[in-house]
Order: sequence, then C-alpha cells, then structure tokens
Amino acid sequence: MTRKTAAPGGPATAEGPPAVALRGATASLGGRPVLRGVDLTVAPGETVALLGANGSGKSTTIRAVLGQVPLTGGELELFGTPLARFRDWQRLGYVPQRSTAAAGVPATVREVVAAGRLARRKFRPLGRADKAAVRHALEQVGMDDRAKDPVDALSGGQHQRVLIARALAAEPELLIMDEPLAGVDVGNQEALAATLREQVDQGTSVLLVLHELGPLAPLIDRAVVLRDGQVERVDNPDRLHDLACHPHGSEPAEAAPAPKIETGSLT
Ligand SMILES: Nc1ncnc2c1ncn2[C@@H]1O[C@H](COP(=O)(O)OP(=O)(O)OP(=O)(O)O)[C@@H](O)[C@H]1O
Repeated sequence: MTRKTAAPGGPATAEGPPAVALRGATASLGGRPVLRGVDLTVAPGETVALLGANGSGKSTTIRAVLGQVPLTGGELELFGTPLARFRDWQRLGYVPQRSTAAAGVPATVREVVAAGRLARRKFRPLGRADKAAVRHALEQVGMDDRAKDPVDALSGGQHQRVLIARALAAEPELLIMDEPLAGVDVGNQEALAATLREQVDQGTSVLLVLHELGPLAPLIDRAVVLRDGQVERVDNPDRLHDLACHPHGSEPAEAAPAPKIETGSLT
C-alpha cells in the first residue's frame, strides 16, 4: 500500500511529482472571476476532498485541473508536467458532476464504460486488456449483470455507477470525481466507498468534490475547503469528523476553530 502521512496543509512524504500541482490559479467564467488564487496539491496516492458551499468554485477547480477551464493566472502541473506540454490524459479518469450525457443515445452500459478506454485506444478496436478492464470496472461498481442493458433504462444512481465504472476502466493513476455520491443510495454509497478504497490501496491518487463526506470520510487524507474562489482552509484527518457534520465549514459551538492555513503554504 502506498498511502502516506500528510502534514497539515500539504503532503509530507510523497514520492515522485504530485499528480496535481495547482498554484495561484485564477479563472473567470462569464466575465466574472471564479477562481481567485487557488493552490491545490494532490500527492501520489493521496486522496483530497474539495469542499465548500454551492458556487464556491469546486467544479471549476477540477475542470481547470482537467484543462477544461483555462487559467487566467497561476500554474498547473500534472504529474510534474506543465499543462501546456501534458499529453498523458490516459493517466486520468474523470467522473463529471451528475450528468446525463450518455442518456438519450442508444448505448449499452458496456459501451459507455468502454469509452473509458478511448484515451488509450484512440479509435482502434478494444483489445483483450481493454475488455478485461471494462469487465473489471463493471464488477467493481456491481453493474456487470447490466452490461448489455441500454443506459436509458437505468436509474439515476445506476447511471452514476456506470460513469464511475467508465473512469475506473481507464485504470487511472489520478481519479477525479465531481460529487460521485450524488443520487446514489446509502447502500451503494458504501459499495462505492469500498471500490474507492481498493483503488487508493493500489496507489491511485484521488481528487473529489463532495458535499458530504459520508462513507468516504475514512479515505480522505486532506480536505481543502473553498470559499468564494479561494482556499478558506485545509483540514487534516483530525478535523474530518467535524467536517462530516459541518461539510460547509460552519463550526460546531463546542469545537475549537480550525487552524487557518494560508493558501500559499499548500504546495
Ligand atoms: N459556465 C459558466 N458561466 C458563468 N458562470 C459560471 C459558469 N459555471 C459556473 N459559474 C459560476 O462560477 C461559480 C463557481 O461555480 P462552480 O460550479 O465551480 O461552484 P461549485 O462550488 O462547484 O458549486 P456546486 O456545489 O453548486 O456545484 C458560481 O458562481 C457559478 O455560478
């Protein structure tokens, strides 16, 4: 197992370059500044949760990490390579925020999950290893018995599991998930937490947006709390219990205030 002990505010003992190193990131959407100097590091094997109120910039941050939102300032490196030179997109798996992108098209569950191999295969037919990865991903989310079903026939929670399987099929070194538990019932949340535990134990780095930590709480090494496009604070595992109860940063009356950590100290 490659898990490591993270110091408050940043990874302490990671080997190799961070999977994600975002420094002083600024970005605007619709002419309005949405990210206002975000620092975020995900070390190899580390699991980092992005928390914060609606509109605080969580999704924009991860879309910036994926190169989908251009930075107006700051720097981004993925696996030690500046974004402009980064080409190894097959090293990343992405679960977008609750999406219906695959619905309405005549695709089966297996076809949607197989799309997770696209970055590796380009448009070549799936090989044996690809098929095995797709099968394994379907098993991981408990959807192997639905492989031939049209995605249109699925419930919202099942759809979400298929999107997670699509990301897992890529066998990513960095898994990025935007609210992966949204619409997933409690039993399946537990199952997904177990799946994610397997990935983390294999050394996968994880960056995920969460509204509530729920069953994922024990997996999380660090929680970065955003507020109005800036890092409000960073919480280490000692604080995660409180966060589970107060995911948007409000303090319980009896709790000591979380230490304020300057954004510049994260990397
Ligand atoms: N395409 C867009 N054009 C203009 N403004 C946008 C766009 N997308 C997001 N925003 C704004 O940017 C801000 C940050 O949005 P973002 O989706 O990153 O927040 P979030 O923390 O992920 O919120 P939520 O928890 O509701 O998903 C919000 O004020 C939002 O209204």
